[in-house]
Amino acid sequence: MSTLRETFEDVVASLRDRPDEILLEVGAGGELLVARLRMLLAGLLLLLPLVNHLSGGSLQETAAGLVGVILVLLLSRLWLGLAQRKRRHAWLPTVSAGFDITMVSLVLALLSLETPVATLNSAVVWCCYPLAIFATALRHDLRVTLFAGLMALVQSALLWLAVVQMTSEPLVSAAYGTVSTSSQLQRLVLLVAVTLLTAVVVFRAQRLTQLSGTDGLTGLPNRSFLNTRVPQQVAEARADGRTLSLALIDLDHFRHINAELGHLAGDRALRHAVKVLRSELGHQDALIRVGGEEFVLVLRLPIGAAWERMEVLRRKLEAQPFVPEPGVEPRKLTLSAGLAGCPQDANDLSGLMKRADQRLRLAKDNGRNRVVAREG
Ligand SMILES: Nc1nc2c(ncn2[C@@H]2O[C@H](COP(=O)(O)OP(=O)(O)OP(=O)(O)O)[C@@H](O)[C@H]2O)c(=O)[nH]1
Repeated sequence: MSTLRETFEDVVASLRDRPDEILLEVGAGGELLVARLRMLLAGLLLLLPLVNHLSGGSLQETAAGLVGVILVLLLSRLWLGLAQRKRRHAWLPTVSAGFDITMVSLVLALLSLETPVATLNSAVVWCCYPLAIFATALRHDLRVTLFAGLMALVQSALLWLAVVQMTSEPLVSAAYGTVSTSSQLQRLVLLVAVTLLTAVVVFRAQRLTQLSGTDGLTGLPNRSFLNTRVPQQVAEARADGRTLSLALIDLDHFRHINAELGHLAGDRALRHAVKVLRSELGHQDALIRVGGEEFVLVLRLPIGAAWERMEVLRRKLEAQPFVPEPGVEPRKLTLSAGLAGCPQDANDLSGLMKRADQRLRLAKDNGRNRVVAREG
């Protein structure tokens, strides 16, 4: 259970840092879902001009409604196309959430053509604000939720101000009731409450997503990351004609560490090894813990350059022994690794893993503490 201070620090980190690969992946799926729902709703809106026409509405009104709905449909199609693209646009969730809120404000503003009271007192259209804010939860990004909430607040306050400024007669209507300051303030408070509630849901979902894709001992991405994200990285590299290498890394004789120093010291030794490896890796290089003392490293490099990089890591680990406790003699840790390259060795994750595993076996059989990138 985390303390209030830790939770606060986590929230600040969520607002400050770019979501990690796992969250971006989940968020991109959520964006696609929202884009599909938006298309469906925009399709249903087509019924409104039809109903207006059948119930005896003027041709002018029906035509104006039809033009508006077709515009929304076209824009929704554009968002869907962008959400379906393989290459993610970092701005898409924020801009599309802003679009949803602005569409609600636009419809509320259009209602003033009927009566200005409708702009401020319509319950059905106004409820689309909370719905659009709730929908941001699917994007898994706290900043998008807060942005959407803030936009809804500012736009509805501006609409209130505009209607009050532009209307001279009392704001009363038989269909929509009376506009009062307290009811308008209550709506603003409700928007704040919905935004905060959604932000809490997003924060919890972010934590759970991170936990499910993260190894608790080392903080590295885990096997579920390997199975969900890496195939996509391989596919993207192939589509772009880029080379990519995968290294399967295994710490040598780790059983002896556990046997001689105990399991807890073994855990610390694992964390030490990860710290040393990570200190040499860049933001783009994904180091993944796939098993006990087994790791996968995905490098956006051709296999020759990846071998050189792995050699640097191997020597660095060898040069920085693990100190079990102050005063206890340091223990040298070494690693063996097998490398496989895309496209020459395989074109998918399982092929690359298979080939890297064969080469890792060679590295072990040939005396350990080495990196093997080809047979013979
Ligand atoms: N302390 C600790 N030990 C672990 C953890 N996961 C796996 N291990 C240990 O890592 C050891 C792996 O042993 P093996 O795969 O048999 O091989 P090895 O002793 O490393 O020898 P080679 O791989 O052949 O060089 C086992 O003793 C596991 O108990 C962990 O999370 N913490």
